Amino acid sequence: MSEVQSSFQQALIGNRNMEDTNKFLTKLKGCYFANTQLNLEFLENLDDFEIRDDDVFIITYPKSGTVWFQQILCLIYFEEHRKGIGNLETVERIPFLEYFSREVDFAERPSPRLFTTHIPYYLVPRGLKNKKAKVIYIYRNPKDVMCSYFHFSKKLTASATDNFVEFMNLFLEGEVAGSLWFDHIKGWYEHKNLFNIHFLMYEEMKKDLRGSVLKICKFLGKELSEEDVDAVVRQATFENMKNDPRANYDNKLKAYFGIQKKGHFLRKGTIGDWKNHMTAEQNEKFDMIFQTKMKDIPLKFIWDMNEE
Ligand SMILES: Nc1ncnc2c1ncn2[C@@H]1O[C@H](COP(=O)(O)OS(=O)(=O)O)[C@@H](OP(=O)(O)O)[C@H]1O
Repeated sequence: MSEVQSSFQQALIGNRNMEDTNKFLTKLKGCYFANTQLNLEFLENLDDFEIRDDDVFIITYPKSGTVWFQQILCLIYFEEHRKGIGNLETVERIPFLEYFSREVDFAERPSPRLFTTHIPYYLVPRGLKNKKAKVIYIYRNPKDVMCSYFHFSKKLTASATDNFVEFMNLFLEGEVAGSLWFDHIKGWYEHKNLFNIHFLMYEEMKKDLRGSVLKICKFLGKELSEEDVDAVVRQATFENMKNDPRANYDNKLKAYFGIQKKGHFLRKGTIGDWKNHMTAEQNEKFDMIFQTKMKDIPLKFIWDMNEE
């Protein structure tokens, strides 16, 4: 029997019936994936996927800055993207492993191959665990992740509730694509010694984009001129990306999420938007869970200091 189980979310039921809810998520080896454009067959056989020394993986929990980092990496790696010559979308240059990739032949792609994925550490190809390729893990204040996810689910997909309290419960139960935020980041952090991995915070990129780009270039062994670094930073700002059809995913949204849904991947792009959503009580509950779940993880979390 296949390890893949279709699942449904009890808590989502609300005004929808079970048949509707059950088509939005698929559970594979304990992790939920969104059904939209999911390349399930590839995902099921990912363990054997051959890794090259110069492969680079962007790994994120959803809504943590994935699309932003795709743009940054495209600007670093592809001169024509940086110079605005090519109009290939970032997701074509740095495809997702598990989404929108049914037509992509990864084995045929020239090196260095760049990938994007939301998968938990335990689903990665075996070959990645011997430090062959490079991994960049982007993380973000989970309260902002949750709020971003709430709007994304509500506006862009039909998969979740319109009610923030309900969504918070789903998020804290891991009943969303990507499963539990705490498990995702802990899994990657606790197994970091298996990988050639660099952890980077969304908030750090926001506060010092240029410094973050330089750090990433160093990790990747990419030497860019001052002028090229300027071009990367200029084109990776929120304002620029919103108007850049190569980077804003609007085409994908139209194609896959339907025109009746309103909204953009690039919604607000700020630090601390959770304060506009969460009550003091909800915040306290979240903090308690965070402290319990993350107590052994010495990752730097700067988001409570000097927020915008
Ligand atoms: N350039 C730039 N600067 C700052 N913030 C940015 C940028 N690009 C994307 N974003 C914000 O990232 C949030 C979307 O996260 P993801 O790209 O990880 O979403 S997804 O998982 O791929 O669906 C989403 O956050 P919210 O605005 O809080 O919803 C995007 O607006």
